[in-house]
Amino acid sequence: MLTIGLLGCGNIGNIIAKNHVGVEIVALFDQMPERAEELGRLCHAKAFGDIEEFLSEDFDLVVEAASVSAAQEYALSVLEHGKDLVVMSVGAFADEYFREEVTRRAAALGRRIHIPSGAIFGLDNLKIGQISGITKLLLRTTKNPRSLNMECTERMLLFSGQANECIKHYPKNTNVSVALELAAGRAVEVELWADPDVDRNVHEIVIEGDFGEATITVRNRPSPDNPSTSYLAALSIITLLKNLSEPMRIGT
Ligand SMILES: NC(=O)C1=CN([C@@H]2O[C@H](COP(=O)(O)OP(=O)(O)OC[C@H]3O[C@@H](n4cnc5c(N)ncnc54)[C@H](O)[C@@H]3O)[C@@H](O)[C@H]2O)C=CC1
Ligand SMILES: O=C([O-])CC(=O)C(=O)O
Repeated sequence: MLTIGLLGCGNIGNIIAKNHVGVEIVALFDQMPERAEELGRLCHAKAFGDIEEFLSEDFDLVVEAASVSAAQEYALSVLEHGKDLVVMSVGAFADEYFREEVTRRAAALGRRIHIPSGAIFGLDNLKIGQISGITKLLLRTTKNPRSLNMECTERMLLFSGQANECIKHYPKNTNVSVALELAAGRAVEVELWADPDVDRNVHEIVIEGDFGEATITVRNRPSPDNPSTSYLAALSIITLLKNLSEPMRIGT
């Protein structure tokens, strides 16, 4: 069975630990050691307070569910320790230089980096953008101000521009924009809205290209323990882990 180490024992880390299928969690690390220890008691895995010791433990794959800055800080080290990597905080790869460096190291070391679909649907066929023209790619994200850690009394536009800028300002809320960018191989226009009248994390994706047109609207339930993060994101990573050891691959 695939063995994993969880880097980040917050909302997603806890959901993975309680619901994982087809993998064994053996090691845990969090910048707040008490979180790793608490989760360790729950899933009978070893909690580490030191990243070097965590990465030196014997397991196959690191699942990052921490933060964009954690993914940037630890990705190369994970690969150097001979482990594959699942990155939830995909906004880390908005930095092109960093993305290329990590990809180059992974190729040289024979390691793989997996990016889950996270809080959206549609990443699979959006990858056709790498071989065929996509003329428009827009993400319109709307969340309750609570999910954005702010207050407002009416719908307001917080950001309009490119994904690689948006993620710098909203690293806890717009990782999906960078996932879209990586899948399509082109820039994504992003609008981020706060709306006190919505109780979902809503992602509207508009795609136009040689294939035709598609519009996808995902109305996600926020996770109970972290309203910034949609519950779908945690389900997506659990599914990715389950699929890793299955012989048949479904979806592009
Ligand atoms: N790709 C996608 O579609 C989505 C990605 N995300 C991202 O997934 C990540 C995890 O989300 P949640 O579990 O809801 O967040 P959370 O805030 O509930 O948990 C994150 C945990 O990671 C720990 N952490 C943060 N920085 C760290 C560091 N440098 N070193 C060690 N531990 C660190 C925190 O102490 C916390 O326990 C976030 O970056 C979030 O933005 C969330 C939703 C969708
Ligand atoms: O969970 C969501 O709805 C999206 C999210 O926070 C992100 O992309 O960072």
